[in-house]
Amino acid sequence: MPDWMDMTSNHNAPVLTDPPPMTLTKSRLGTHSSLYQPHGVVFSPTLFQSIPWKKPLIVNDVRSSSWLDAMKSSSPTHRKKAKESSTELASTDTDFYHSWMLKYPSALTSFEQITNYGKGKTIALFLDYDGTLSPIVDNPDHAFMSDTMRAAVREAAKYFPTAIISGRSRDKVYDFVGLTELYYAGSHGMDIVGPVRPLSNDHLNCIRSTDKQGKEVNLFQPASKFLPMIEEVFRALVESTKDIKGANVENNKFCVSVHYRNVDEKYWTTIAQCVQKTLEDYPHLRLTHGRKVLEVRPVLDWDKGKAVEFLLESLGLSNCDDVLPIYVGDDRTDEDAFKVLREGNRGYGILVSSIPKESNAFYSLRDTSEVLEFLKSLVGWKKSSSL
Ligand SMILES: O=P(O)(O)OC[C@H]1O[C@H](O[C@H]2O[C@H](CO)[C@@H](O)[C@H](O)[C@H]2O)[C@H](O)[C@@H](O)[C@@H]1O
Repeated sequence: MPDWMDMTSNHNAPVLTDPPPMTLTKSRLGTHSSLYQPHGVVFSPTLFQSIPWKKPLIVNDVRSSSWLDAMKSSSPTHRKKAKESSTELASTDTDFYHSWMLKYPSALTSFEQITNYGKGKTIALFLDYDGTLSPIVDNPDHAFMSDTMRAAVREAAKYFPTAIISGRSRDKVYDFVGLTELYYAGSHGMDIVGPVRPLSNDHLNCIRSTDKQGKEVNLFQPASKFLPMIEEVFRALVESTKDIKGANVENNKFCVSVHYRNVDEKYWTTIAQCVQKTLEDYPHLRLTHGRKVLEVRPVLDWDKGKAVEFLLESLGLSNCDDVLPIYVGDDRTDEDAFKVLREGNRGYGILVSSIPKESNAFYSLRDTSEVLEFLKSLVGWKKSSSL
């Protein structure tokens, strides 16, 4: 059993925990050679995470079971095969899910509790895209959301300030969602368009701009200096993975996704090695795991949690007792947002998952169809309570 499978959690249910993010660095920030720092790049000391010292990674690291376990952890094929071979296992899975739900109750069955707490408050909605609004599919370019979901999000945005926070580039996620009435944060929150409003001095990278409709907006791109580096590493990753059948490298503007969903499992170590080898030349970039994807992003103290805080401030909703932020997401990167809401006792994270996993969320929803139901219920509640 992989070491991230924690048998000691509440209710004796096995729960998947995420492996720690991989940090691909050779030396402490500031001590390594300027070889890696592109011309003109001045890294903001407040945003730039201090890179923990680590001994140089060797290629063998990716063969360690934790890498492969992490890569396998979101593998539906494994679960499906196991279920096919044992109906007993399938029913045990269901039991585990139900005991897990004692810790992360369904946001649908707990709906009254949520809305009771939301009474008299402004509910701010934050929605992840892949796996939350659109089902996970093999081809990332075909992750379309249904018209019904789009209509539900549009309706929700009429009653609640609503933002999409995605790992995809902002343009790409906007093309999928196609709703002008929302706010968008792409590249895991490193590319945010919010309403025009004076912000605290922490956000020096925030500039006035215009959106596609010509409306004046605040544009916040804390990783803008990394753009040339990300483009370079994108090209390098395309090249280094080109012979791996099924590998797909996606440019998400301030981060890069290396997909292995369509790669034969026997080559997963190879793809991990390729990525690791390429990143050895980029100590200012780090690697995290998503759903059958390795994500390369700047070593920057910025994530979806920070993006939620930024958007709340932009919307004039931070530090208010009468605001209830709700964040719905399915992936590891969404945990940063769940954590911000949980730790600040500020709102609710809702994890979308059909398998038990450890999370900072308060509630759960099983899949995108339950997300749809939740959004519709929220709108129905708001309409009836304002009659
Ligand atoms: O933050 P998100 O909006 O959830 O974006 C996270 C990544 O989502 C996409 O990849 C995932 O969905 C694909 C389509 O269903 C699937 O093929 C892939 O295996 C998943 O990892 C997107 O393509 C990535 O760029 C995002 O980082």
